[in-house]
Amino acid sequence: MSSSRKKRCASELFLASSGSSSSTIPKRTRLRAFSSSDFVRPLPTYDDSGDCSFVYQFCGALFWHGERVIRSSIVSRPCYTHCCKSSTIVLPSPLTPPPVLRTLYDVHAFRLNIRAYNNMFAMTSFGDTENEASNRLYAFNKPSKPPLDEELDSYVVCLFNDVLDQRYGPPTPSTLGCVVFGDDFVTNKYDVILYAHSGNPQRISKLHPSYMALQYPLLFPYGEGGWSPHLKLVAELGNDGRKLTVNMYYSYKIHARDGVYSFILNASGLFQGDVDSRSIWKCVLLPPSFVGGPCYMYNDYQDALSICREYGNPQYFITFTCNVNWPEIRRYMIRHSQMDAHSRVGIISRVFHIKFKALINFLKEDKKFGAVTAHLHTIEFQNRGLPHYHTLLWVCNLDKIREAADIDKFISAEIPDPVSEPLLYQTIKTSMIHGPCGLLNIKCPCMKDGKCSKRYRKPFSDSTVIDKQGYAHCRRNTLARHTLQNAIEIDNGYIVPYNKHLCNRFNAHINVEYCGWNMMIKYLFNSLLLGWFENNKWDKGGLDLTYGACPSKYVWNKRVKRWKLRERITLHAIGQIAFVHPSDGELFYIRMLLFHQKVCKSNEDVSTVYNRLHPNFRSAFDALDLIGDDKEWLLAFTQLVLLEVEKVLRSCTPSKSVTEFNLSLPSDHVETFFQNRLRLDETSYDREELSNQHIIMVSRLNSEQLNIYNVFVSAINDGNQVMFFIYRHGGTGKTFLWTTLLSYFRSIGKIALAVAASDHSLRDILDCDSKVFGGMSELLGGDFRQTLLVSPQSNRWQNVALTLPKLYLWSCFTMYKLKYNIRLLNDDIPFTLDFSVSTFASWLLKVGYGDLGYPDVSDTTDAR
Ligand SMILES: Nc1ncnc2c1ncn2[C@@H]1O[C@H](COP(=O)(O)OP(=O)(O)OP(=O)(O)O)[C@@H](O)[C@H]1O
Repeated sequence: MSSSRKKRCASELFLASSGSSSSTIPKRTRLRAFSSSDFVRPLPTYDDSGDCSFVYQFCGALFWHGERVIRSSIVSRPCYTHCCKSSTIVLPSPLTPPPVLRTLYDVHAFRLNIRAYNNMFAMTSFGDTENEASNRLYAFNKPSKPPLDEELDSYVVCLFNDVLDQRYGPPTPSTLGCVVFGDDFVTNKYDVILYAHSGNPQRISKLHPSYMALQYPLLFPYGEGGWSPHLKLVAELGNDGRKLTVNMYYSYKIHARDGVYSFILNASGLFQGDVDSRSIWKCVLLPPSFVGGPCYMYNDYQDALSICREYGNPQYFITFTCNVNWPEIRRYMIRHSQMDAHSRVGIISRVFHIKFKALINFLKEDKKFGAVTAHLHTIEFQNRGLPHYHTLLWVCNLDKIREAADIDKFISAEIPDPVSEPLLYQTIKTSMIHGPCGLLNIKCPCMKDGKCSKRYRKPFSDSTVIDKQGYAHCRRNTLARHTLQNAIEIDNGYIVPYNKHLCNRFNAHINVEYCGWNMMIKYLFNSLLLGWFENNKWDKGGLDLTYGACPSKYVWNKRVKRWKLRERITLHAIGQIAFVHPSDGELFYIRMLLFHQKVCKSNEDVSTVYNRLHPNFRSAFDALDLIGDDKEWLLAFTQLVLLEVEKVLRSCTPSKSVTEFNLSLPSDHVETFFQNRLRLDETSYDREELSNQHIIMVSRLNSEQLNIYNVFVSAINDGNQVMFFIYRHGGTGKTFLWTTLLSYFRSIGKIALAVAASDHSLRDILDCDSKVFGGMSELLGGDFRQTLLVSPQSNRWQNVALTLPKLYLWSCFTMYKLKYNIRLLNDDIPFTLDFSVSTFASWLLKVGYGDLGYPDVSDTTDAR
């Protein structure tokens, strides 16, 4: 994942620092009851993020401490990068505002209608030049707008010519008093045509630095140049330097700086541009790096699925909405003489981002819902509205909710007591009351077809319950503790579920819902599954189907809650049972069993395997051999222990047996199971087959081979250690002789190995240092011409010293020689070739003996 993707990714997999992953804790020990002391902790106080008063050392931008880049900051010098990218962006300071305009910016009515005023003076148009004047005046002819101030007629707009290198000079006549419009706007070929006093229309780039000044004369009263594609980061000037992007340019501009008056930041509604998505007709494929685009969301969706695969279903769904009345925002507005927080969406977003990070940290560190193992979030902006964030929260198994009553420890849906919890009461009163809607306010936005789409007002309940669909319904008593200004009594039916600690800490709308998927699945099963059991009681046709396959023949009728026979049976209908993570225990096992068990009329039938009713679904699942576990090993260990005990008991006087203690003796198989595996392999040959093979091979041995065979076999049978070396060139039947001997010894149950092992290894393995090869008999063979060792960087004599006859063991071996090349006697070779074959064989031997060729005179060591 690239760093930019990391930064912008709204999803995050967080592993708890405690490292207590669910897979490491035995399931049984994970359950714990929530004690009241876990939650009756004093409510945390409001988390104030301070003021936007930190001055960035390079560009003077003001920022909040919570916005600092933690990795690059030190306490005395917090670092912040969103403004000038560590001084790599250097732009000229805004010019001193024209006094008349500056005064107007302080007038509330002007700021309220600033978009209309801007349109009046904008030098751009969408092409309706015929009605240009009336179109512009239209905004002020509405009754809601103030009439045009007569005095404004005397105001003169002066444009200064823009120069690309950011210097400002006096205007030239050709750039003044022009109307810019795209005459081809209805197509997506968007052109900007410039009509100058002095000449013909001229097409200019949409990226022309003057374009913004012409479009927004009230923001750029001097006609200052805006962003230009020629701008570069200061540290990277030159042809290859990195460009200063539009995003970087405006990020720099929208930061407040002490002593600098910025029209952009004070332009209220004009600062918030409108993008009508319907006007963007061009099909644009947004890359995954585009935050909020379909590819981006798909990536996040995949992330979410990965987290579910690892951690199971999430436990909480939290919605956190920005509160424009946060003290940080209010103080900022006062300090910067701003009236309406909604006109400073940048500030709202920045404060929200600080709060959002604080909330995540609070969830992780304070563990209000338990140890957080993972969370996934998205941040959304309502249409021109406040930012809000949705998160799915996973907590470790130990802290998961086990029953409906546990939910009360985390989620409330009642108005708090204003006396004992005054702060919380204030927050709930201002942020957590839904509507009111219904009969109290039928125009409430949530009302659809005369009903609240969010199903408020919620019914009262003495205790928290989980309904059949798996939704949690929080406890709501009948008390009404709050009265709205218009004398409407608000009772607990309108309270959005919340967590006391979060609301008190962040003073915002924080809706906390328990996902309750485990329970939901349980109820989901109940409704459909019980229907299936019922169906099997009276319809024998479904007995041969598993629950997973029943949709091929039946269809679930939601209204009557029964399975009904399909009118047309289809083999293509596939049953789907909600996914259950293996960590969900019994739910997982019943789900799996439902794909295997047939003839089920009850839960007991599901857990009956081979006519045995199992105490739980896991046990039944196990009995069906659907699970891979360590049971074979456990059984083997148990039996081995019994075997050892049996040995000890038998050696006692009087001899005893485990059977006398009501224990059954392990089978023979267990004993062999723990024997040396190699040994077991070497004694498991098919002796009969080997014996037959041996008889045939012995009968074919020639006299030389037979002689060696007899001497070797009798020496071994006499218990002597023998060491033979069978020497001769290839084709003389050495391998044939080995095979004959191996088949003989293996057929009589002895172990004979064809191995490469050194003297030292065998002495070690057999723990017999006094005898060569640890006392084992050896039968070696080969042809020295075939097995010549060559040591790199060594001379001829050094190589000769490495040969077998020079080794210290050589004297221990008795040498036998085979004379006849049996390969040449092969019947497949036509007799016409007999001569050339034997000539070739003797020529090869001469090569081997060195009887052919001449010594290399240039090599002093190659002397014969
Ligand atoms: N007594 C025998 N009866 C029939 N065929 C034999 C006999 N001895 C050897 N052969 C055959 O002769 C051929 C060569 O024998 P083998 O491979 O045993 O010789 P080798 O000395 O091991 O040769 P190399 O050193 O090249 O491996 C093989 O096809 C083998 O089956």
